[in-house]
Amino acid sequence: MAKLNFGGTEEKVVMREEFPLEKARETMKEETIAVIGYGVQGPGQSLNLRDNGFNVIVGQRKESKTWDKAVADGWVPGENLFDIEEACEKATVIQYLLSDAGQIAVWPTVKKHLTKGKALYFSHGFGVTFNDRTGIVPPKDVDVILVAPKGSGTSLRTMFLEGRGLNSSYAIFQDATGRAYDRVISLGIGVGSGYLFETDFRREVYSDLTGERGTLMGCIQGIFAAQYEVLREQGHTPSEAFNETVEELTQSLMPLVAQNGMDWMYANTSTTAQRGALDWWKPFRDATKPVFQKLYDEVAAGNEAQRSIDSNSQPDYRVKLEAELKELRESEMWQAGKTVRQLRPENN
Ligand SMILES: NC(=O)c1ccc[n+]([C@@H]2O[C@H](COP(=O)([O-])OP(=O)(O)OC[C@H]3O[C@@H](n4cnc5c(N)ncnc54)[C@H](O)[C@@H]3O)[C@@H](O)[C@H]2O)c1
Ligand SMILES: CC(C)(O)[C@@H](O)C(=O)O
Ligand SMILES: [Mg+2]
Ligand SMILES: [Mg+2]
Repeated sequence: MAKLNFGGTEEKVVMREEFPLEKARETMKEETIAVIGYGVQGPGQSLNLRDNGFNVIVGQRKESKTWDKAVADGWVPGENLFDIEEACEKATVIQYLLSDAGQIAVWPTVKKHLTKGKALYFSHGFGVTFNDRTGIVPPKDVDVILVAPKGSGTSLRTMFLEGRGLNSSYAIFQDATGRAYDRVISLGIGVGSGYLFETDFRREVYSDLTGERGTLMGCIQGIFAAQYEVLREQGHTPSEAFNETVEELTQSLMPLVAQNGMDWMYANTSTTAQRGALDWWKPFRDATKPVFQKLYDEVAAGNEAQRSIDSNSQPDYRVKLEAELKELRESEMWQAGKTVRQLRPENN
């Protein structure tokens, strides 16, 4: 395991070179890995494991859209696609990739098949960290491990197919067999991680819930909407407002940030833009930091977890979700975005 310097702090990182795929396959050669759930992470992780040569099966509710999706992806009922209980029974490693609320409902079935020496694998610290709310308390004689890809399961798969790799964090909550480390790293490499950085279940879930509510998803939509609204109220056209708020960011500037950092992106803009950005980033930080602090406190208090459980356990959850997504989709900003996307030469 390499120790790397992250801006002055040394952290442990596992890279593919030191734990090659061959070693991962060898470590897992006697294991049957059951990926339970075929939503977003399920397909990405199971298909990457399969293509990487691991012995993997899928467990999914029968007569569901996602069962049909698994069949369309080449999983064969009775051969490597089973209902959840049968897959758990066959598994030596259970990769628990139902939605976090779904994991609560199905836990008694999974627990029944967690016999001595098996491994229980999560991609989120949610169920175990908030076990006072989820009831997920694994038996003491199984390994409990985590590989959390830091991105969508869709990107995990597409990046794998492009020969790239998405970063994941990994953690060991319980090492009952003495093999938890080898198992977790092998699985992390097997699902297509580019590299793996160390965490624990609590830190994974606190940071993940903060990130997705914050800059990755919630905050970004919030600041897009705020700037777009001001521009529109001041008489700017939708195309201009959308270009200055979203399109330029995703198409031109963020790729530069991804390549070489924020200073590099700033360095590739005009001196006028640099002066303004350097003057304004701190006021924006100061205005939003109290919101981020409040968000983190809500996460740490378990309130965000409870809100997800309550809302995602409702039978009409999908219908309500679709209505909220529709509101975003039909907003003027994202309707303008639809037209702007169509205008990209590569989309013509
Ligand atoms: N979505 C992502 O890209 C992503 C990224 C990193 C980590 N994670 C974590 O990975 C895990 C899986 O997330 P996901 O987004 O892939 O899940 P998801 O919401 O797509 O659901 C996965 C599966 O759960 C099944 N399911 C839900 N409730 C069920 C129930 N009561 N009984 C039986 N099946 C049920 C659905 O049919 C679906 O196949 C979660 O812990 C999540 O936090 C997700
Ligand atoms: C893809 C995300 C946002 O990183 C993940 O955390 C999720 O919950 O889907
Ligand atoms: Mg998340
Ligand atoms: Mg995440």
